[in-house]
Amino acid sequence: MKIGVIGTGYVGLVSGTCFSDFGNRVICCDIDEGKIERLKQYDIPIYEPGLEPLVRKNVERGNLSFTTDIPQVVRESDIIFIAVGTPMSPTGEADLSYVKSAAAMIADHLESYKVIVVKSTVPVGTGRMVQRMIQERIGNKEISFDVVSNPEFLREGSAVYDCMNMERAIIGSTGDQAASIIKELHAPFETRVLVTDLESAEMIKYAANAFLAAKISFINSIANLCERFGADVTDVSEGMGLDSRISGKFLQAGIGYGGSCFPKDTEALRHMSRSVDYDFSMLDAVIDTNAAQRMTVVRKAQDVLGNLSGKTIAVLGLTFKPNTDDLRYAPSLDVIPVLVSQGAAVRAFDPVALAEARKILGQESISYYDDLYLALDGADACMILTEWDEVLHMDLTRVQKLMSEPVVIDGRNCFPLDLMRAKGFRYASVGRPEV
Ligand SMILES: NC(=O)c1ccc[n+]([C@@H]2O[C@H](COP(=O)([O-])OP(=O)(O)OC[C@H]3O[C@@H](n4cnc5c(N)ncnc54)[C@H](O)[C@@H]3O)[C@@H](O)[C@H]2O)c1
Ligand SMILES: O=c1ccn([C@@H]2O[C@H](COP(=O)(O)OP(=O)(O)O[C@H]3O[C@H](CO)[C@@H](O)[C@H](O)[C@H]3O)[C@@H](O)[C@H]2O)c(=O)[nH]1
Repeated sequence: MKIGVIGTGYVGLVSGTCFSDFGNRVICCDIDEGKIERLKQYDIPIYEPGLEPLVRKNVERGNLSFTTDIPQVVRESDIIFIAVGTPMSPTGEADLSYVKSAAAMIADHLESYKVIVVKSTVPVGTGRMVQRMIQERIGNKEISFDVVSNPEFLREGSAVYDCMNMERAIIGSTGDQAASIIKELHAPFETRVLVTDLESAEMIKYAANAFLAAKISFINSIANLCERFGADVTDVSEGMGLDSRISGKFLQAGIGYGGSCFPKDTEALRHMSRSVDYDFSMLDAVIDTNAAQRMTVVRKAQDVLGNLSGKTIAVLGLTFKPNTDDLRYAPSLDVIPVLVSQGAAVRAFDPVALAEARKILGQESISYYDDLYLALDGADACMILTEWDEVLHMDLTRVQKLMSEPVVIDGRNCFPLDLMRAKGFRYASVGRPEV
């Protein structure tokens, strides 16, 4: 099959590359010329393990190419993926302007039958809107097309693995012909396929993300209770997870979820609910719990250090999770300004996101380190926000000696309590007794 991909962010680039690896001819396009130039040089604009060799392999095989020529992509493809961003607007609603402009570009260059696949996460009703928009724009021209919703479920940091080993493909369609074309396209992935109507497919994506976010907010609330009752949330999660109906996945307590998806998708779902006068109070609680959870590390630092003014705090990890350079809605972007506003000097360590973090957070009272030990040298406290391998495997004996005060506030529960006790740290983690 010939696939055109509009948008080369995580979803467009990773899914386009994976589909090319199964023998399809894929052309990825973007309005960002700089991004396309970099991709042509195998300079991958995102940090994503395993992606560069897969891109290189498929470009060299002639299965994958990059262009800014969107009309060419529309003309030469049988299937067109819309994989543009749907960022959060100031009201919480998903901003559909990129989806609309992609749909307009497709309509303006449509010459023969195409299946238009919306891979972006879009509010329920968007597929129908895209269909109407394109139909209106092509007017009386005798060209047929179908719109399919095929939401993407990959995670950043394991995106290539998730795409190649997808657990399911959701295909929401208005017609049998388009559904079977997209079903056939997924055959090499040997995955479960669920065919639904357009609206249900769009809802599945939001429901899945909101449910996972709810698991996180739930376990974080249990963690807060564990702290008050002297229980250990890591044991509680494990015990809960032994029930296969619950499953232990997404029950890791910490400083709450961040990233380019959960915060924006829970807000968008809340906006959708309000638009139909439905009071989704459970979702409100998920979102509010997450916002409050971010600040628990600041409170713990105050409990241990007292006034933060004049204290030097080494913050380890800036990205919203390890193995990505994505800072979108990362807890660090909320926590660090609060530490600074309380008079602390922050030393920020991250293995991949320093340049971007510097642009967002600035330099006032913040210095940036790509060496974790330099950041910790002479610090009054260490605050862990991302469980990077560098953090999980740091030499604790060395760290204990380097720090001015051996205080670790751990927002990700990286270390066993016994180990931290034995190494001589004062250790405050999430939902576990203090050491
Ligand atoms: N990031 C993820 O892990 C992930 C996972 C699943 C689903 N999603 C969803 O997929 C969508 C894309 O997410 P992302 O993180 O890949 O987005 P992104 O913002 O990182 O990238 C989108 C790309 O689309 C390009 N673009 C915008 N308008 C265009 C147009 N008219 N023509 C060509 N290119 C255009 C932009 O220049 C940008 O490079 C979103 O709806 C998101 O919610 C993201
Ligand atoms: O037990 C857990 C699991 C995750 N998180 C946090 O939750 C956030 C999101 O993590 P993850 O889901 O691994 O990353 P994303 O790349 O944001 O992927 C989510 O969002 C994507 C975009 O919609 C979906 O495609 C994926 O299926 C969905 O997992 C991160 O801040 C994690 O630290 C926790 O706090 N506890």
